[in-house]
Amino acid sequence: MRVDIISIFPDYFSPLDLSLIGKARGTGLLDLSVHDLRTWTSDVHRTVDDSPYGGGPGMVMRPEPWAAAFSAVASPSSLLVVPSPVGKPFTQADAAALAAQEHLVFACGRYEGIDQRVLDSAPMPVREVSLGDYVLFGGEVAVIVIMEAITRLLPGVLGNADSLTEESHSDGLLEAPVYTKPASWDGLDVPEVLRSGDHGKIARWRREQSLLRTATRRPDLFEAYPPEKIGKLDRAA
Ligand SMILES: CC(C)N1CCN(Cc2ccc(Cn3ccc4ccc(-c5n[nH]c(N)c5C#N)cc43)cc2)CC1
Repeated sequence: MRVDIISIFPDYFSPLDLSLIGKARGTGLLDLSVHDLRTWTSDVHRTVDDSPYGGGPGMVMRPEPWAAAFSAVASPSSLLVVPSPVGKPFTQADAAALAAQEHLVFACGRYEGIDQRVLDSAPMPVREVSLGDYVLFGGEVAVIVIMEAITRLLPGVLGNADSLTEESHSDGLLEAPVYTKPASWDGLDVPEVLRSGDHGKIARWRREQSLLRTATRRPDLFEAYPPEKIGKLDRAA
């Protein structure tokens, strides 16, 4: 997968040199480039913003540098992803869809946002996404989060692909609690069933915990979960 990130704060992305994303870049699973938007400015002050038409607080990002940046990085298989407070809520399903793309271009806005004509005239399909109902300073942190969610799904990045099948949001439910040694700690014991060695019993316990957690913490997910899947898997497990 090829990814180009465009930002006025390219140093924000040094975390993407670390851990499993850094390893994916090193092994060629992920071809990631970060670009400074000011590369595509033409004035001595390298201006990227100006005051908003119609008045209002703050500044808006000018269209010219973005258009020049897109021309430099876009290809026929590119998809433009723009984090925004008014974007579609980003979900695990969106992460899976983006992980299947050949080339992603991320536009990191700042100030009060990017001139709308940049999105309207982009030379590639556009996906405006939001991380959640709170307001950030810009798109950079959102891109780091989205890049983690995508990279985990790339074949070969996670040593144990099984991790992806039972984790939260992969099957529409929150995952069950996890435990490790010691068996007793701080006066608390690991649930006996997890130490029983009975894999059918363990699967049923985890399923029940997953349903209970989802029903109590995320009623929205629980309501959307197909009732027939609850009954069938309980019997199967
Ligand atoms: C009512 C109310 C929902 N409105 C909100 C937006 N307010 C204006 C306003 C204020 C600040 C910024 C800063 N900013 C610049 C580019 C940019 C990209 C993403 C995000 C961002 N924020 N939150 C997310 N989940 C995001 C994502 N993904 C924020 C960004 C941009 C825009 C106006 C009030």
